[in-house]
Formats: sequence, structure tokens, C-alpha cells
Amino acid sequence: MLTIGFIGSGNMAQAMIQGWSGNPEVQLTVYSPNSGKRVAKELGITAEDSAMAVWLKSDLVVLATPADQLAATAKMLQPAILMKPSVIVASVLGGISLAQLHQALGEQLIITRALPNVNVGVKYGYTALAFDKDTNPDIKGAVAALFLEFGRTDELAEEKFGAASAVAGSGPAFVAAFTEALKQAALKNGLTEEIAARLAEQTVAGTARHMIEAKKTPLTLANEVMTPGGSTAAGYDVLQKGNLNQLVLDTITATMAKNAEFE
Ligand SMILES: NC(=O)C1=CN([C@@H]2O[C@H](COP(=O)(O)OP(=O)(O)OC[C@H]3O[C@@H](n4cnc5c(N)ncnc54)[C@H](OP(=O)(O)O)[C@@H]3O)[C@@H](O)[C@H]2O)C=CC1
Ligand SMILES: O=C(O)[C@@H]1CCC=N1
Repeated sequence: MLTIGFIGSGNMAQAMIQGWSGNPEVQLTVYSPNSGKRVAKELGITAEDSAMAVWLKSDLVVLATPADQLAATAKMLQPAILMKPSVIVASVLGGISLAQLHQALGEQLIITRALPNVNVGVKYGYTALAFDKDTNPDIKGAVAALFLEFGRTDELAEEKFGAASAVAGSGPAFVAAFTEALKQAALKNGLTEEIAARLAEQTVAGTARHMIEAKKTPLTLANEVMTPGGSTAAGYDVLQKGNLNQLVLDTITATMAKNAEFE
């Protein structure tokens, strides 16, 4: 049995707990100062009274607090780290590098930097992973296998994490915004709230599944839908004239700039 402990029980931690909760080989526990016990009860896992208790019970500890809480977390954990330095750390703290993590927690620890997105909660996530250079290949494989359980993963150089965070980490919010825009357009054109939501969600979900399962690029799929001279082409033209690509690029640039503030 592998025990995974969470420090922080917010949206990202909850998604990861949901993603791993069906695994009979994994036991999950959490500490979070205000919401830890409530979240543990809701998700059917155990809660601890301190970050130290989580560390001492765990084989792998996921740091899932806001990035600016790293120093406070490290302070709470120092005695436990000295008592049990074998614990593997997986940090999902946005913008915090492996070097910063080692500086705060200890140079001797085994640390993985992970950048999952909330879709891990429905086992359709994406996680970028970075390991210390000297990480034992068996440990690397075991950690990667855990993240593979709830979606796709890539091992990425840390300098690519800003882009990965903006596109894949924040991406669900941007895709959700586009989905909401589709829904609003359906509402404006007389569909009911319930039907508008279904049309928008199912279309976004189905389009993603179609591209993945049929191995089609986005443009291939778009061209299949666009009958020459037909109605989709008329709408697509509006997206292009509105410079959708530039708008999305500006969105990712602003997201990356904010993320870099923590570095
Ligand atoms: N949300 C996302 O999609 C993604 C988030 N991330 C990263 O995950 C991290 C968490 O984000 P997210 O879950 O969205 O944030 P939330 O605000 O939803 O949750 C933050 C959690 O951290 C807890 N917390 C705050 N301070 C401490 C502390 N000193 N010790 C222990 N727990 C603490 C809070 O506790 P309490 O509730 O008890 O007050 C809360 O449960 C961030 O670093 C973010 O960059 C990375 C990828 C994607
Ligand atoms: O918004 C944030 O800061 C975090 C990082 C990636 C997704 N959520």
C-alpha cells in the first residue's frame, strides 16, 4: 500500500484525490488548516491535524498550497523532514522550480515538480513532470505511473513549465470560457438554459474526443466540418477576422507573465 499525503485541500488537491481515489493500492490523507477535515469527509479519505502528521504517515507528499505558502509549509515540515527524509515530494506549486523547492525543503530530498490540470479529477488530465537530474529511474517510473493513472503526461524541461502551465494548467478555464460563450450564443438564439448547456458541453467534449481518438489535428477536423461555401465557413471567417489566434496568444502570454512572478 502506498500512502499519498496532501498539504492543502483546494481545487487541485481535490482533483488529484478524486483521480487517485479508485486505486486500491493507494491510501490518501490530507492536512489543510481550514478545509482539510471537510474535504476529507466529502472525498472519503482521512484527515490529519498537521502537515507533520501527513508527512510522517506518507510515502509521497503532494504540496498543493498557493505558491506563496512554500516557506510556511517548509517551516511546518522541517522536524518531520529530519525524522523521515525518505518521503518523496511532488509539488504542484505554480511557478516554483525544483531549485526553489530544494532550497526551502532540503537539498537531500527527492522532489518531483508536477503541473497537473483539474481534469485529472475525471481521469482525463494532463500533467507535465520534471525530476531532479539524479532521480533513480525506478522512482521516476513509479511517480510517472501515478500521474499516468489520471491522464496524459510528459517529462518536460523546467523552462517549458510556464508554457505548459498556461496552456494545460490554466487551459481548462479558457476552454470553459469558450464553452460558456457557445452556450450564451445558444441562449441568445432562443434555446433553453438546459439545452444550451448540453449543446455547448457535448460539442466541446465530443470535439476533443474526436481529435484524440481519430488522431486528427484541429485544422483537419475544422476542415471536415466546413463544407465549402457553407454555413460553418461563414462563421469560421468571423473567428479569423476577429483574430482568434492572436487573442489566445495574448491570453497565454498574460498567464505566463503572471506565473513567472513566483520564479
Ligand atoms: N487549480 C488548478 O487548476 C491548478 C493549480 N495548481 C497549483 O496548485 C496550487 C493550489 O492551487 P488551488 O488548489 O487552485 O488553490 P486553492 O485556493 O483552491 O487551494 C489552496 C489550498 O491550500 C491550503 N493552504 C493555504 N495555506 C496553507 C498552509 N500554509 N498550509 C497548508 N495548507 C494551506 C488552503 O487551505 P484551507 O482551505 O484549509 O484554508 C487550500 O485548501 C497552487 O500552487 C497552484 O499554482 C497547479 C496546476 C493547476
Ligand atoms: O491559476 C493558477 O495560478 C493555477 C496555475 C495553473 C492553473 N491554476
